[in-house]
Amino acid sequence: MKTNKIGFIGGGNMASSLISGLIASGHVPEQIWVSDISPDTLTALKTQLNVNTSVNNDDIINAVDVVVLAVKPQTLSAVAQSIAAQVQQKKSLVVSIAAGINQNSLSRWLGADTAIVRCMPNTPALVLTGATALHANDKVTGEQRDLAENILRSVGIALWVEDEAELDAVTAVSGSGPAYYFLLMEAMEKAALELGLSQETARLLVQQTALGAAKIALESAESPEQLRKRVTSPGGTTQRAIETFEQGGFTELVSKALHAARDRSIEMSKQMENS
Ligand SMILES: NC(=O)C1=CN([C@@H]2O[C@H](COP(=O)(O)OP(=O)(O)OC[C@H]3O[C@@H](n4cnc5c(N)ncnc54)[C@H](O)[C@@H]3O)[C@@H](O)[C@H]2O)C=CC1
Ligand SMILES: O=C(O)[C@@H]1CCC=N1
Repeated sequence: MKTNKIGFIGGGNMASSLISGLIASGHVPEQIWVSDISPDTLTALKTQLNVNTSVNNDDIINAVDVVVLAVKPQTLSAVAQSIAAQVQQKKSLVVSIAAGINQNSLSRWLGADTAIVRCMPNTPALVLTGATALHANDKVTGEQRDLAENILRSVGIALWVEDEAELDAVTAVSGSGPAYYFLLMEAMEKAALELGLSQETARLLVQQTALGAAKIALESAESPEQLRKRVTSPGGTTQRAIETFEQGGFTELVSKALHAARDRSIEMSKQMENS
């Protein structure tokens, strides 16, 4: 059983993924607190996960060892400034999961002495296969680093980056990344229907193929390129499909998309820093 008291401000998609993962990995619901402005969201979390809930953010800070900020980036400035006095008084560790909100802005809103870990998780935390990168400011102690890492590691892998700027790239790769795979799954499912498969068959084949490809990539010592070549018989069906992808500019398009996501993360950080 894990005993750190963890509070979430904002109980939406990402918080509920993290909380479900924490509970599945042995955190007891009694040690988890969530606040949200939506009573319906809190009722659903209470009913489904049996965690403590409150509409009052200050209640959460009083109750816990670590406060996870899980509201939308656009809402974070107001929320952070409204809890700053309490966080400073309690000397709470604050973990922000917001995309595109940098340490400068967080420190400005929460107080220059506040220990802040900024991180970028992803929604597969829900099924304990999350990927998170973390960055600590210089107020975070070794013990607090371990605490933040333990929370995120209980729902998947957790890596530290020393250069905060890397979090913009992490956001583009693994933060947003699940959506890219879902987009490919959507497109493959649609094409499978066009090719005459039933909805049920198409979905199952696409899901199992994604799982199989991810598992083999993780378990094999070979690179994705080598694994791709193993599927691609010369002159066969895969080669025809891969050539079609490449003729359509697939690799360049993926690069362009990830650069756009990275640039958006930087743009959001700058907008918030100047606000
Ligand atoms: N969805 C994702 O895949 C990922 C999201 N993130 C970050 O996680 C954060 C949350 O994103 P989502 O969970 O997707 O958003 P969401 O909209 O599902 O959840 C945000 C929650 O905050 C609540 N809220 C709004 N104002 C509040 C306030 N003043 N006090 C307390 N609660 C308040 C809302 O009612 C909502 O339930 C964002 O900052 C996002 O950048 C990070 C990694 C991945
Ligand atoms: O789309 C977003 O801005 C957030 C951050 C990473 C995933 N979702």
